[in-house]
Amino acid sequence: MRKLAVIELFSLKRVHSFRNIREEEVDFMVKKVFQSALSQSPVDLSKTFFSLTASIICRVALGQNFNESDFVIEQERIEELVNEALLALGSFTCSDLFPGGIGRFLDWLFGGHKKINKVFEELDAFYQHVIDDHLAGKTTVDSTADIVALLLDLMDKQEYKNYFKLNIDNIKGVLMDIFLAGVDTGAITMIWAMTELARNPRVMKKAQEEIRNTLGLKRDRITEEDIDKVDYLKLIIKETFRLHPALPFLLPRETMSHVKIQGYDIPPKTHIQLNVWTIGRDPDRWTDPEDFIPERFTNTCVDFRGQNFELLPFGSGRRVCPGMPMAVATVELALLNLLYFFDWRLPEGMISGEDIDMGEAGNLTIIKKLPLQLVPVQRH
Ligand code: HEM
Repeated sequence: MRKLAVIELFSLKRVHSFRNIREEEVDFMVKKVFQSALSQSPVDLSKTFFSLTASIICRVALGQNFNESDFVIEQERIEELVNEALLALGSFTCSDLFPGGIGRFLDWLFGGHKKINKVFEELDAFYQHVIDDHLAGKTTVDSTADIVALLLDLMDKQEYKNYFKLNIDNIKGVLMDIFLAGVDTGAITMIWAMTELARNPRVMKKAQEEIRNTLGLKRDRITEEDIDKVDYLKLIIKETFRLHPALPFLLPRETMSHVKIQGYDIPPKTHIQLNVWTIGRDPDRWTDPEDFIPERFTNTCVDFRGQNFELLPFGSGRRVCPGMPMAVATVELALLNLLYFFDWRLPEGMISGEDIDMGEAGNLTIIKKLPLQLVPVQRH
């Protein structure tokens, strides 16, 4: 199933085919920020970025456009459900701690699974509704227009003798993965990037100067073609991934056989958590690890694609994030637009970037605890 998803859903060709969606949604975000700039009011960038990623994923995966159609479910409810599901997945139930009868009994007593089931039932009903709409021909006619259409088409055309038979439950499973893995993570990365820029005016200024000098001041639209023209922004994104990996423990692994690491014996079937948050701040690997210094990546080939073990925001190996190209394209385009069109001021009551709260919250994904509020000022 993963192989099929990587080839059919996350290939570079497919990511490129969704470029228009990313550009339209980022344009829409810029328009909304312009309105706040006119009234000089702060923008809740945490909310802005969640709406952006949720809208993109809904269009790419389901073919549903929040801005056009009557949607079966409110956009905010989708964001809430994704957050609730991630919290539920990241928290331990009694059965995790005491596998077997006692754990199950305690979960029954305290309703441990009830809450989790409720969230997943609501998401399941939502996916079913979208699939039914596709089957009834209400949503899209083009089999490559969105991921549900694509998977239904694959299901339709599969040969009887195929070893792996795709069914509706598999499609819902893929949608669940895409929603839970794709909405939060991109938003979290952009929130931390803007937070670090607001705390580091030197870096913000340098990025804006490079972007504006390179692209000129007359543009009324910035597209994905512009991304490769600006190098410093890419360093900023790498530095954000180092300090703020959205999934600090990646996905859990289990050893398949006995292994010995640095003298420690690890038996088979041991649950393994890899702390990439700590690796990114390890003073043995990084100079001034707590400081936000994008220039540290200037003359190194250290990258975040899973080959350099000191920087693993997308994981590595067989389970490496398949959505990486899609995620990076979205993050780069959104930040590029916000830095090109606007200067950013701290809201009233804050004197310097040091006043921004850096508290973190969450378990599976780590988000900025307090929403990031900044005042956009239209560039002259
Ligand atoms: C900046 C944004 C993103 C970050 C930082 C991120 C990070 C990750 C990480 C760390 C993993 C686990 C890898 C491992 O344990 O080795 C993962 C898995 C996954 N990601 Fe992403 N991700 C992002 C965006 C996306 C997007 C946009 C999508 C889909 C459109 C996506 C789809 C997935 C899926 C389906 C998995 C599960 C793969 C599996 O179970 O084998 N991700 N992601």
